[in-house]
Amino acid sequence: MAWAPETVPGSGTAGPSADLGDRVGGVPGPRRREVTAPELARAAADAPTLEVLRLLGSGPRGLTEAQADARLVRYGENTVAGRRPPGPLRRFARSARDPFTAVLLGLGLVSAAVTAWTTACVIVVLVVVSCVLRVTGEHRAERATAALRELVAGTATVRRREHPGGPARADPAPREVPVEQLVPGDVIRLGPGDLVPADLRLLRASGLTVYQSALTGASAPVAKHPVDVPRGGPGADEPFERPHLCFQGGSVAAGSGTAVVYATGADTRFAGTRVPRAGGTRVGVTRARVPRVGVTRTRLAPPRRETAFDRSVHGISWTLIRFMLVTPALVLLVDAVVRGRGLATLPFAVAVAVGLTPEMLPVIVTTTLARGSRLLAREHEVIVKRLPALHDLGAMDVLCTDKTGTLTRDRPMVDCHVDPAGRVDPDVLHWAALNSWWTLQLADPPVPDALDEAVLTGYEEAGAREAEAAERGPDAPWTGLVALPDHPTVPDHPADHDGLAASPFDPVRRTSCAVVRRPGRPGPLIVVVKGAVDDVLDRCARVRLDGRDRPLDAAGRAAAERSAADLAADGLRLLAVALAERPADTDPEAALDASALTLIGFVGLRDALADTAADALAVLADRGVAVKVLTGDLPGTAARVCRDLGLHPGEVVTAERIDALDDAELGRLAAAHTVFARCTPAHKARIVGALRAAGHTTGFLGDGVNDLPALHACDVGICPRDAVDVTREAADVVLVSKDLGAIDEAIVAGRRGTGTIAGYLRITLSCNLGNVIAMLMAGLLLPFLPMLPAQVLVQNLCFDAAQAAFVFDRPAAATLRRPGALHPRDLLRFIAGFGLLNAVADLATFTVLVLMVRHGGEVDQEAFHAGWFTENLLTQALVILLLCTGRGVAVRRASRPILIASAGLAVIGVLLPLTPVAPALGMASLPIGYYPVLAGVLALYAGALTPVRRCYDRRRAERG
Ligand SMILES: Nc1ncnc2c1ncn2[C@@H]1O[C@H](COP(=O)(O)OP(=O)(O)OP(=O)(O)O)[C@@H](O)[C@H]1O
Repeated sequence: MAWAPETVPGSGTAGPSADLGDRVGGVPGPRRREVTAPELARAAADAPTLEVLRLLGSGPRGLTEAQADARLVRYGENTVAGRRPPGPLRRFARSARDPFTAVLLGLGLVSAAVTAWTTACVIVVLVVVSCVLRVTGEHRAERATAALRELVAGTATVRRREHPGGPARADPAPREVPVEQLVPGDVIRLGPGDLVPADLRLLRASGLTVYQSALTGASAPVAKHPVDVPRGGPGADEPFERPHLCFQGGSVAAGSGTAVVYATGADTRFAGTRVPRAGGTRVGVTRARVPRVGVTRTRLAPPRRETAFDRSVHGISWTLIRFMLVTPALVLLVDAVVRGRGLATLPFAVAVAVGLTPEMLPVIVTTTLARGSRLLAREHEVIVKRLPALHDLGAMDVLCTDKTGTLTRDRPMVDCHVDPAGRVDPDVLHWAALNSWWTLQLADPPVPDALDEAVLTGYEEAGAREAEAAERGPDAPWTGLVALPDHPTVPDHPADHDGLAASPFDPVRRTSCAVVRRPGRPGPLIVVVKGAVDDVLDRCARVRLDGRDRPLDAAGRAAAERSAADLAADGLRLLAVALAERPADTDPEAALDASALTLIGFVGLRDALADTAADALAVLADRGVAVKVLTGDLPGTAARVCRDLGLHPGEVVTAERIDALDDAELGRLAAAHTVFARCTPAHKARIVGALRAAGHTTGFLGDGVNDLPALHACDVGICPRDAVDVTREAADVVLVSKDLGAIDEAIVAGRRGTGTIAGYLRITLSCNLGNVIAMLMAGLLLPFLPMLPAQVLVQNLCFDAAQAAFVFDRPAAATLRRPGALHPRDLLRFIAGFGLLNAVADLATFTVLVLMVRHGGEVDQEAFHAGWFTENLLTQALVILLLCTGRGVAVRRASRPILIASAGLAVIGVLLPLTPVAPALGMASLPIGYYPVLAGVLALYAGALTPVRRCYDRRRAERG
């Protein structure tokens, strides 16, 4: 992108600056050289702030709407080209990169090399059909979630003026605009949990720390602050280390800031350094990625660890691929040794390998998951951003959740304010409000912190009550919340103090701090700290009781902790409040780290329970999902909230206990307990990781920036719609509706999908294995090939087409009751058992055929092939019917596609050898007497299949 006529710093030609807005307004500027994006990036890194703003034709109050509109037209949306959703051709090519497809294509090439054109053509048809079905499935799922995604799309808080003239005095009110509409020159505000939406030069910041792991790989957040004249400063060679620059791809860990956008879209450093890779779900051995809809944003998550889906489906896929590769060699070897045939058998060997391949697996997995996601989006407003996450939802047996904003509404209200001994003390609320006021004023976050807002509202309301009481008469008790004539030293509003510095709440330090000075006097600085009880107590050396300060010894601390625990037991969230004085000449920024504070008391806040939380927890228990609550609050608060929600808290585990355990011990402890309190973000992630390591498929439900590490550590991350941007970005599943019960719907959809995929794998692989065993045996015993390659492949094609019906199967209700993952070992046991049974049926038919289609001592090969073809398709139809759901399929409407598919297979199996196509495929019509015998074999097969299936189901249920 070339920038509009402006001068470049250091070019020595700084002429009069007509900013872009003036020209947009129609005033022609002098003709000057255009500033390119790299030059602008250099200027943003090295030039003084004013120079950068001038180059961008912007100012601290941002652009006008007209300027922004014009720039949007001129420079395009703030998106990275490579991240747009891929077109159908790209998708098609991507799905062809699936390992199964690759193996099939490899087998096709081998067939072409030995001029087995029919085999090669059938393989190509198989590949094309499978790719087309996958692409269609993905596309339909994306279309279904597109509208909902709009609802949860990211926005940025931007300052824009209506028109160039005004408002001249007042700051423009910040407003939310979709990140795609950001343009260079926009002034935006950042707060905790925001994604950095473009490349930015900081104008102001307060306690701002930014995660840059997507850019640098480093997981710790980096402190950022504005630097007025940055040239030659620290980290000058390494842009990501420059403190005054933030880059698209980062996210705000804590604090807040105001910044000017200097690069958007393809001009950002993220776009430049990133190899654009479009998303899409892959099934097979490679990592599955998210199909992304519309214009997408940066992917912030570090490479995700292997999830339950990866472990199951990828494990199975690799096993099968090994079989596929070994089979042709085995067939060739056996044939060469026993029959003395050479490479002439290669097409047959290839066909057998293809016959073993569940080439529809990627299609069935993608289509099943896509269909489940589509229905979830449409009927329950749940967005599944990563299709495999649907499987993981079904497999989830533990759901960890934070408390505030998920189980509770995150609309706290002040309930009480007490001194360290638990007696009502208005001073505590006054100082807490002072802290909240100045942290909000000086840090200026785009969205005010809920607790700070609650403290200020509580303070205002208490003040109003006091004023009312004072008006009623002089005898009304004065509690210090408002200034009265006889108490002139107490200011009636926090704004009456002078705010000097503030650090907003940080979820790791769990405190916020404001440094103020009493109004009108050059007196000492007052440091006001509020935060989590333990973290504040750790910084206290004194305690104020009855207006007197005394040292905080162990007994004093224990007494204060008891007061706090009593309040917490009532379900209150607590803020401890502490003060310190520092000499007047102290640097206010340095005073923010003050220790040796004086504890003055606690503010208790009540947060109502989320309407649907209790019901959702009860349903999860019914579904066999253990719920664990991981919170930063006190044990008492957490336990009370759990009890109110009908969840038995048991013994609450605290962060201190967690710290003393290794991962294995933590895994055992976490499995046995329900509530974990005083957790930092790192504790939450450790608990989730330990549960996964202990073999649990673990979900995490959270909404805040402090939940991010846990969301990255879990198998499936879930967040509500109003979660902060970065959490929404990291989550796999977004609950758009306010109803937590939607989690249950998502779990059911996941289990249904997993049941469908498992059913497909069981049936297909046991049929395939049975066929391969029978063909190998027949190959040994017969002087000719038991089936011609083309017959194997046509039969395969028919079976594949029938398998598409599996997507519509509704697994038995029992499948939905417990968590269900695809367990490779379980699956292999099934396949081995039923595969052998299938092989026995095939071999019985083989014997019958050899006896029935003999002419003068010679077996009629064409009739033999036709007989086996018919039997194969009929047994497959039977297996689909009997094994698909294991119970009365005929009576269930939802299984109609299965009925149709089975009937179709049977009809083709019986009729194809009788059609004119049969001779071309090397088949001849069968003696009429064959059919009743075949019916007998099939009846015996069905008779054996049903009890074996029942026995298998019973054993499985016993194993749990
Ligand atoms: N704005 C704030 N200022 C000062 N202290 C705060 C603020 N917000 C929270 N705290 C303190 O930090 C503690 C932990 O809060 P935090 O928000 O980190 O917990 P959390 O893990 O998000 O809670 P939950 O898991 O229930 O959602 C709170 O109990 C409170 O004491």
